[in-house]
Amino acid sequence: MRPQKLFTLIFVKKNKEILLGHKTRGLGKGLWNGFGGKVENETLLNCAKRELYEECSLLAENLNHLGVVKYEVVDEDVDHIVHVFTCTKYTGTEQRSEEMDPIRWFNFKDVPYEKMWPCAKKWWPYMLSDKYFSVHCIYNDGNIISNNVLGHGSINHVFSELSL
Ligand SMILES: Nc1[nH]c(=O)nc2c1ncn2[C@H]1C[C@H](O)[C@@H](COP(=O)(O)OP(=O)(O)OP(=O)(O)O)O1
Repeated sequence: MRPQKLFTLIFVKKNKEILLGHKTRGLGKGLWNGFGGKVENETLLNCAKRELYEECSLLAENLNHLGVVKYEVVDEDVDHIVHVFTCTKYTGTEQRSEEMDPIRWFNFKDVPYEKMWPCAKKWWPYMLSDKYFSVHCIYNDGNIISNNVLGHGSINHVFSELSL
């Protein structure tokens, strides 16, 4: 198996709106995305909670593990495995951070796909409608050369599909 780097990515939802942040640095700089980051010496859930709090000051009270996106870049030897969660219960008031500035709520109908990672458009419909999914996306020079998105009946099917 190729070496893998683990990430979490969290989407907060409220009344058909989704909270996104404009990334100020690092991977995805200048794009709108959910909150998240690298898994350190911790569980996936703890990473998701920590990153959500660090990046927008919300404390998750529920986290639903909906899917996994596997990103492979031609000529790079490490794959990115991004575990996607949604959160519908939380405490606190959302606030911008050094890494996510500004942050704002978008109606599901007004998601700014043209200012997001190119493959988001393919799997967001699953995430927005709370369906389990797996994605294997291969990039070359910033362009998608293969993007396989599948819907599943449970999170276990997601893991077996991506051989995780
Ligand atoms: N190709 C990709 N498409 C996508 O939609 N999200 C991606 C992605 N590759 C990584 N991500 C997500 C995972 C994670 O939520 C975020 C990247 O996290 P970062 O690299 O910013 O991690 P950290 O917040 O740990 O970084 P630092 O705090 O700068 O060390 O983008």
